[in-house]
Parts: sequence; C-alpha cells; structure tokens
Amino acid sequence: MDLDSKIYVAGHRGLVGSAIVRKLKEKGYTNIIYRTSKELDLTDRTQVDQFFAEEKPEYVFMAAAKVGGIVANNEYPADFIRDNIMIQTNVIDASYQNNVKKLLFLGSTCIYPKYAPQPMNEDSLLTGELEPTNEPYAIAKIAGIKMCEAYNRQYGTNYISVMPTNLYGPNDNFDLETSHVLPALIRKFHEAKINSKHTVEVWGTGNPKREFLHSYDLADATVYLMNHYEENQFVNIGVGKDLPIKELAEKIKSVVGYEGEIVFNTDKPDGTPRKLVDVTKLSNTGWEASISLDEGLKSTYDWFLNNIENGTRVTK
Ligand SMILES: NC(=O)C1=CN([C@@H]2O[C@H](COP(=O)(O)OP(=O)(O)OC[C@H]3O[C@@H](n4cnc5c(N)ncnc54)[C@H](OP(=O)(O)O)[C@@H]3O)[C@@H](O)[C@H]2O)C=CC1
Ligand SMILES: C[C@H]1O[C@H](OP(=O)(O)OP(=O)(O)OC[C@H]2O[C@@H](n3cnc4c(=O)[nH]c(N)nc43)[C@H](O)[C@@H]2O)[C@@H](O)[C@@H](O)C1=O
Repeated sequence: MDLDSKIYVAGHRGLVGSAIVRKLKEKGYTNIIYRTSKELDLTDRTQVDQFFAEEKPEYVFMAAAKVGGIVANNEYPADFIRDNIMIQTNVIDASYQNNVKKLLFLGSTCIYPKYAPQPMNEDSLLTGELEPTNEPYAIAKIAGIKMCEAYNRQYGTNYISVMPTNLYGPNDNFDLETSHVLPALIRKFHEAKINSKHTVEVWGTGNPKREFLHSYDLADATVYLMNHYEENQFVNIGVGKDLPIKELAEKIKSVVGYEGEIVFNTDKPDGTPRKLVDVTKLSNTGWEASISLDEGLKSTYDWFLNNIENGTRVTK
C-alpha cells in the first residue's frame, strides 16, 4: 500500500476496525475511508455496490461483522450466520467487481475443530466437528475464507485471510450479555468494587483455556500482512500462550483492585476447552506481538475507566 492509496476499513468503530484505523494513521496513511453501519448497511447489496462504484477503494480491511461472546453466539445463531454471510459476500464480491487490489478478511480461531490438536495450525481446518455454541458463526467465517481462496483461484484476485485468537482492547463491547469474557470481567469486577458487592459471577467452570491478543497488536499484524503476505492459505494471529479463565479472572480482579470472591456459574457454557493457535507461520513472516497480557489488561482497564459508563461508551 502506498501512503496515499485509498483504503476502506469496514467496521471502523469496532474493537478491530478502530485499532486498524489508528495503526494506519500512525504509519502515515492519508486516504482512509469508512462508514458507520447506519450510513452503509453492508448486508444490503445495493448500498454496497453503490458505495464501491462511487468510492473505488484500492485496499479493503474487512473488520465489519456480527460479533459476540459465547452466550450471544449460542442464543442468536441465525443472526450470526445470516449477517456474516451477507456482509462478507457483499464486500468480497463488490471488491472483485470494482478491481480492489487487495482485501484482508478477518476470521476467527473458532473455525477450528473443537478438539483440534494444540497448538492449532492452519492445516487443522475442516478436520473435525466444530464447537456447537458457535458453529453457525464459524461456518460463516469458513465460507469467507473459502470465498477469498476461490476468488484468488478463479479470478486471480489478491485476497488474504487472517485468523486472530480472542482479542481485547479499546472500543471493545462491554455489554454483559453479548460481550466476550475479558471485557465482561473488567466490567463485572469494576462494578462489584464500586458497589461493594461480595461476589462476582464468572461463567462456566473457569477451566477452559483462552489466548488473548491486544487489538493494537492485531492491527499492527494486519497492516504488516497487507504489505507482506500474498499466500492463498490463511494465517493465524496470536501470541502462542494461553491461560485458564480462572487465572484470567484472578488477574482482572487484581488489576481492578476488587477484594471479594469469585463464584463460578456452571449453568453457563464452557465452550471449547482450549484454542491455542500455532503462530509458526506468522513468526516466519517476521511479525510478533509486543503487548503482554498484564500490560494490556492495565491499559484496557484505564481506557474503560475513561470511556465507559454503565456498559456504554461516553467520551470524557
Ligand atoms: N473480538 C474478538 O475477540 C475477535 C474478533 N474477530 C474478528 O474481527 C472482526 C471485527 O470484530 P470486532 O472488532 O471484535 O467487532 P465489533 O463488534 O467491535 O465491531 C464490528 C463492527 O462491524 C460493523 N458492522 C456490523 N454489522 C454491520 C453492517 N450490517 N453494516 C456495516 N457495518 C456493520 C459495526 O459498525 P457500527 O459500529 O457502525 O455499527 C462495528 O463497528 C470480525 O470479523 C471478528 O470475527 C476475530 C477473532 C476474535
Ligand atoms: C472470539 C470467540 O469468542 C467466542 O468464543 P469463546 O472464546 O468461548 O468466547 P467468550 O469470550 O464469550 O468466553 C470464553 C470463556 O469465558 C467464559 N466466561 C466466564 N465469564 C464470562 C463472562 O462474563 N462473559 C463471557 N462472554 N464469557 C465468560 C465462557 O464461559 C467461556 O468458557 C465465540 O463467539 C467465538 O465465535 C469466537 O470467535
């Protein structure tokens, strides 16, 4: 990408999209375009076609999607498969119709089989059954990967896909029903502390292990790969280290400074027991993460204190 290339970041207000815009600006890119979902509903093909025909972006970062944690995925499976298939199909095909030079599609590590050998490498795709709590979302993401590969093969496009591990950082979703574990626990411990509550509920047994990557590291990796990666096969993005949810909860409890007890609600699902990604392929490109989980938790809690009230964004 040249510094004046026209770059469309889809989903620029979200966790990932906002970090990508920040990174592009930091690196000196000057011609970045974006739209909110109100201005451009990516599930609507007519609106998408009109936008691409008018704007003619040269590069596309596909960070717009319907995203949610384990319970949201489990309760709204139809919304997750429908919206994601529509959004990605519209954007990928409109990119082809309008000669986009390169597109980066964001998948997720839930595309791997529930019991894939750990750490999970890229060759594990489609080798076993998926985790039921997020199967519809994972199938939409697998369709996105395969669509990029198929367009490259049939039409000679240059579309790459990345599979990030669980992410966190500024502009995350802090809604207690629909968010992922890390932002949910930051909010739960914080509210318990200020309201002097004696216990905090953590879903599941606390035994599943997860790997966490800061959104700024992810954004750095996506811009790096947009400039340096050309292979048809997707690439994992992670840190190569995971921890049990129980330990994550203890860390967040300590960062927030909460002194009560943790209670596990085993009526809530655990999901995949473990999904550590193999980052060998990524490391071979020369990229590695730089923000440690301890550092990232502290800065994300600071961001939360300055920007979130009652679970929603306020600008202080
Ligand atoms: N969060 C995570 O832990 C992980 C995320 N990913 C992937 O990263 C990508 C981004 O996720 P994340 O940033 O967390 O998600 P967010 O929910 O934070 O952001 C998603 C963005 O998508 C936009 N969007 C949703 N629906 C539409 C629509 N119909 N039309 C236009 N825009 C729409 C929203 O725009 P608006 O704000 O304007 O409504 C929003 O800004 C996704 O593909 C996700 O699968 C992968 C692995 C882990
Ligand atoms: C990124 C990824 O995100 C989802 O998969 P997940 O990793 O299972 O997501 P999660 O962050 O919601 O949960 C991780 C673990 O944490 C436990 N947990 C404890 N307490 C809370 C809690 O308060 N909220 C949440 N959400 N989880 C909690 C929870 O029970 C589970 O054991 C999918 O959408 C999937 O499609 C996807 O791609």
